[in-house]
Amino acid sequence: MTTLLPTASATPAVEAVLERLRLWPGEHHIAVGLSGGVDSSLTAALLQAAGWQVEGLTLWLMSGKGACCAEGLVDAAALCESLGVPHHVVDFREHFQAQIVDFLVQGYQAGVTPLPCSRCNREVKFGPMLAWAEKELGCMQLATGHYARLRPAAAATAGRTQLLRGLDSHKDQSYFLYDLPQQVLARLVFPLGELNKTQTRQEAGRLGLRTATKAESQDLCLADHHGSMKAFLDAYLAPRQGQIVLADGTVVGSHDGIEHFTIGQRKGLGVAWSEPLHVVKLDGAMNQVVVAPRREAGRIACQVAAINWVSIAPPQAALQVEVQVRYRSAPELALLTPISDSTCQLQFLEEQFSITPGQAAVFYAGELLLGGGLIQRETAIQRETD
Ligand SMILES: Nc1ncnc2c1ncn2[C@@H]1O[C@H](COP(=O)(O)OP(=O)(O)OP(=O)(O)O)[C@@H](O)[C@H]1O
Repeated sequence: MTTLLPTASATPAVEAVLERLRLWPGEHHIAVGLSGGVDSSLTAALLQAAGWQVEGLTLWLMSGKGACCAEGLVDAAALCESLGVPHHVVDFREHFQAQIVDFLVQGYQAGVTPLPCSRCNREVKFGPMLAWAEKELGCMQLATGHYARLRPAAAATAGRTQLLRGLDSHKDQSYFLYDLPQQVLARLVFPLGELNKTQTRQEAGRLGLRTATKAESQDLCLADHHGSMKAFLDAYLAPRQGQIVLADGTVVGSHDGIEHFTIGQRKGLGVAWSEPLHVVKLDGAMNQVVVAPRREAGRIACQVAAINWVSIAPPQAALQVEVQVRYRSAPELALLTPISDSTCQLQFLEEQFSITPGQAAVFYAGELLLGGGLIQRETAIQRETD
């Protein structure tokens, strides 16, 4: 076993993380999901430093899609070698294709904008990966390099494992974790939730991890070399020419695939009009992109289904929440009125321009992630401003 020789002492922030890990509930035998990036590398190193028995685990998700996956496998293997821990590589390509790639392509074809990351977390990383670790390694716990925080179940949390935003607001990934069930959350550890990215890189550098200065991966991990969604979809969908229309059917332009547009989009429409136009609807059946001037493009309400309540039990009465409708969008105030335990309507305080069917609406109370669900295609609710 090679022992890493730190060059100076850890910062107080890292010491606090190590202390929390030493006190964390569970057997302290843990699988660590390793992508080969700096975040998961440091996750493994911190757990080991806190005395946990670490098993490196890398899912092989895609073949023939660029060098990033291959590089990741090599970097993860090298990290495990330097830490002196086992490294397991599991072939999940078929599962990933069915659960994520096909789901994405079909969704875009139908005019919704699917959210691959939260689904990947639920259907790939934290479902099957956890099950594999339990069956093959006897590990009941799993750690990843996500920037989010967990509060273990206790009387003060009404017996629920609660999910909180990562302290680093730029890196906070709680939005993508809203769909994890309680029995999964109870088995997870996110050591980086209390750190910011700079601290992560500093500590990785201090420990001599080879990934300390590795470039950040891009938002989309599916395409060649982490390319754009357009490049990814173009590889799967043939161009399908169609019309760009106003709500009254007036044709204002043409497109080569509705999947290249997103709700709220204003730039790059290729339409010359007397005033700026926003995309308000992607109509899969008609193969049309529907646009509207800004005064008609906002929505004040939407319905959300398939809700997963995380930090609180399903509410029985209306409550005020902060809602994020995109990973990078600012939280917006809304009144959440439950329709059932898994559906609700959201009435926003101010008009919204990027409410997108298929994306997640995630509800927060400050740093606490209350729950979230999928924005529905049509709303039965009338705009109050009409
Ligand atoms: N192929 C994989 N196999 C196992 N675990 C993975 C894999 N891809 C990602 N993960 C886990 O999920 C976490 C978040 O994934 P994401 O793609 O957001 O990576 P990231 O933020 O770029 O982190 P990293 O620096 O570790 O690559 C990673 O830190 C890692 O723990």
